[in-house]
Amino acid sequence: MASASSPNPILSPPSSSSLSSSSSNKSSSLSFLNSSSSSSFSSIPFPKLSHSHSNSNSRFRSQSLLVSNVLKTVDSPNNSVSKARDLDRLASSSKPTILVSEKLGEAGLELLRSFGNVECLYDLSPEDLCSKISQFDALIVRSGTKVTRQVFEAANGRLKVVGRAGVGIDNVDLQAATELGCLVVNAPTANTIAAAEHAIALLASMARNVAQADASMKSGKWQRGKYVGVSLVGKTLAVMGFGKVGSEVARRAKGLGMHVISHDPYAPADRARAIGVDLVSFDEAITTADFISLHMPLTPTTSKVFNDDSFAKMKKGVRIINVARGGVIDEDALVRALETGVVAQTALDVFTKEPPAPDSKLLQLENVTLTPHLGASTKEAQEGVAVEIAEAVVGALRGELSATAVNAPMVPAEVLSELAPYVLLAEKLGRLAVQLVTGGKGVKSVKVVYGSARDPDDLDTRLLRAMITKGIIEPISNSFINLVNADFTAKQKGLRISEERVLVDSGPEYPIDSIQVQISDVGSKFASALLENGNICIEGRVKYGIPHLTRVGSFSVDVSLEGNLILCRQVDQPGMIGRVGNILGEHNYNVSFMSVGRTSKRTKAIMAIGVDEEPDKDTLKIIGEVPAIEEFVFLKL
Ligand SMILES: NC(=O)c1ccc[n+]([C@@H]2O[C@H](COP(=O)([O-])OP(=O)(O)OC[C@H]3O[C@@H](n4cnc5c(N)ncnc54)[C@H](O)[C@@H]3O)[C@@H](O)[C@H]2O)c1
Ligand SMILES: O=C(O)[C@H](O)COP(=O)(O)O
Repeated sequence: MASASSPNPILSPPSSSSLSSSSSNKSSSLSFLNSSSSSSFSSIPFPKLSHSHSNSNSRFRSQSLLVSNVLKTVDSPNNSVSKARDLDRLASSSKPTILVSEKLGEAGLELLRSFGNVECLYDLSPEDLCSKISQFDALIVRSGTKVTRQVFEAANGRLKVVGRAGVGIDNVDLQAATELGCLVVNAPTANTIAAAEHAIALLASMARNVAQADASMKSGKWQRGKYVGVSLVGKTLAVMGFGKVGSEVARRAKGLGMHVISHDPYAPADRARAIGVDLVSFDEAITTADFISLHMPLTPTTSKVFNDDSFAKMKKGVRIINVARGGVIDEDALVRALETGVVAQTALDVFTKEPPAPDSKLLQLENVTLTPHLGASTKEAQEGVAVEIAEAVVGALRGELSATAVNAPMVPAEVLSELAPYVLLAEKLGRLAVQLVTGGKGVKSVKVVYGSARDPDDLDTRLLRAMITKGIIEPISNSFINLVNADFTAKQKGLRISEERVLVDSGPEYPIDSIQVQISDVGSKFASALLENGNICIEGRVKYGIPHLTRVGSFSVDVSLEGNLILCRQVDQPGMIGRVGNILGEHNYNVSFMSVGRTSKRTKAIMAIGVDEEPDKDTLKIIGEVPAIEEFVFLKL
């Protein structure tokens, strides 16, 4: 019996793909797909600093349009500026104002100063930050500043962008930022090596008791017997989170002769294999490792994922390094595991509360090595991060797309309003298509075909492509995907999206007639969704403002995309709709719509059935046992 409640992960390796377009007799490629303006990650307009203030500021005033939650437009900067009441020395200038609340590298500050008025105010209390924030268009922080909902609210509509000079954005209330129309950008690459090197430094110094022996000698002792360490060579290191930092840690640990395994539900297996690392389950990683190094983000799913239960499964005497986020460990449970010897030693750079409370047990135990969140603190990383974030913030203030935006997209208002009805359709088609995929290969190649009467030059599909990407990737990752980061994320996941425009006679007043999503080189858990060329194919249209599914493989259907969907392929014969409808009704599931599509009479047909709730396994099993039903799949919308 087919079921699609958890779609397959995208397992393809990062590739240097640029989004390509293919053409057929009937279709013509969108011209912008081949131009340098918008078709691929490398062509996302990346902020370029202008040293002409008058130029940049007039662009700043005229171009920026922040869009919250993809569709909700917010005040233009002009309106926001006029609303800000507390205009001081900075705000009286026409230049954008930028508050830097933590130490930032000089090169980044210079870039910022070439564009706006920059104020560096370090160590602001939360209250001071709230009282000042409405005077600024941008705020740049590191991990020490909590950018809470109160801060966004106190900004009174003025704050347009928060730049996080680093990776982790767990100190920024993204939901509040998005709701209040404030873009958040980060600097995800410049401190990767610094963090990886710090993890290796902690790994080696912990294994050899460097910090403890140093403290002992400085207190006048010579304790050679007490500080006998353990060797790294031949030991198993589990890298939890095989992203940028994790993979660099793995690479370095291999160089130290360690056997490296990794757990990361979203990492491409071949990228891991390429550096000699096996991707394993969470349990296998923690039960077999001698050393465990943490490199996952802090999210609701990773919060306290290292707890009493997980420590109980670990090898007695395991050693743990955390350079990710304190919150992924239940610190009380860690103290218990250290005290009982389950965890022999730990080395921590990050803490649930920073700095930790003075009476924290972690500060007292000798088998704990501590550093005060120094992972990113090298001269090189800080200069790099400062430039990376300055470029992103300036670009955002100019209204340009940023590859490192983490919440809201920026799109021209006219494009947004015209495409709004198709945005939901695009996301749902992506979400449906990925649920039809089966097998271990993962999704690498997606083709989107837009039926449109428009000239390709008049069709801006970036938003739709982003929403299709979001639909495909978000169900299988914890990435937050939007217009700005969709191409970036797709590229990171090794997903190539090509686009095609097929000319249709629908009238140029409508930008889009239909959207078709095809996934190639994968198996399908619903064979009828496959075209002759082996691609999974679904197509949708907007009808009276509502997204509809209008094609599955080569079968025409017509169902509104609301609630959940059951697709059945059956022998075309009377009574099938009633039969399945009855089964659902008997089990108290409400059918919202049904549609049957067939290629020819009395052969094969597809039935699409909308249901409000997800039917339980037994009900689905009974449907699957109806003799005329040859295959079926349940899809969540
Ligand atoms: N201590 C420091 O100064 C410092 C410096 C840089 C980064 N960091 C932190 O390190 C972490 C990793 O940074 P990065 O740049 O490598 O980020 P990244 O996004 O490149 O990698 C994170 C990886 O974690 C994986 N992941 C997500 N959920 C997971 C789960 N439940 N189990 C296992 N893996 C999971 C993701 O798939 C991804 O591959 C972040 O929390 C970041 O804030 C700390
Ligand atoms: O997530 C990060 O980038 C690191 O934790 C670095 O934080 P920092 O900028 O406060 O050093």
